[in-house]
Amino acid sequence: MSNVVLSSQSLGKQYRDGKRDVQVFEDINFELKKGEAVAIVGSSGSGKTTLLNLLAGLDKATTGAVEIEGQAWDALKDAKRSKLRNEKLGFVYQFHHLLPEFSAVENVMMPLLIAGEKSAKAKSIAAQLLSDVGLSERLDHRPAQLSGGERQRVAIARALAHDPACVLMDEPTGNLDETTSKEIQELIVRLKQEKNMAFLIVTHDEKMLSWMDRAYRLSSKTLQLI
Ligand SMILES: Nc1ncnc2c1ncn2[C@@H]1O[C@H](COP(=O)(O)OP(=O)(O)OP(=O)(O)O)[C@@H](O)[C@H]1O
Repeated sequence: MSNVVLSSQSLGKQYRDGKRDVQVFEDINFELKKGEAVAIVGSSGSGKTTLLNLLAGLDKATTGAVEIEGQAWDALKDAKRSKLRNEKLGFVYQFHHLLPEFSAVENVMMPLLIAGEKSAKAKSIAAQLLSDVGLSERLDHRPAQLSGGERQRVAIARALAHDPACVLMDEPTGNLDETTSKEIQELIVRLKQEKNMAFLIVTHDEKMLSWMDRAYRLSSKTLQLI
């Protein structure tokens, strides 16, 4: 079986902006393998979010295709695409969309309960993950009772709960201090090694680039290895 989790072939995206077509990028060939952590950097507006959305099958490419574990997003019907995305991918966004009326541990349990896991098992997985991100003392706090960095760590734990093949992260350490960023780094490195999980991380954090397997810059409509 191939080790490739995500790949794109000649991927291009154009937006229609009024009467004008805006080409965000063209001909992007990309591969992410099991156990790899790869960074994407690029200036504001270079297309990083657009690229993440295409790779996650959340948006349609203008040209080319994206495959997840060898399966083209385009070839799937909506329901199958959602199912595959829920099973295989985890997401961490800048705005983490935690459910405000639920506690930290309940937020992390949610994807597991939706996937049919029993409540006690889901709770024990969620509590372990929250402890891994340094939040063992915050299990019963609601998002409003947590700092920005703590909320971000809950979002990271939630993205990992269902054991995804690949985690897509948009500025995951954006509002974390150095100690917490280091903890997140150690967690990612451990999950790469122990579970062969793959990570694709959009970041401005130079420190992150130093321990990633590869880094690319999205610039002049192409993806360049740096
Ligand atoms: N739905 C849309 N319709 C038209 N143009 C769009 C649309 N979404 C994004 N764009 C344009 O495509 C380009 C890439 O946007 P994108 O959000 O992917 O950039 P980014 O690198 O993620 O930026 P940032 O770092 O500021 O979040 C920008 O010029 C943006 O204005």
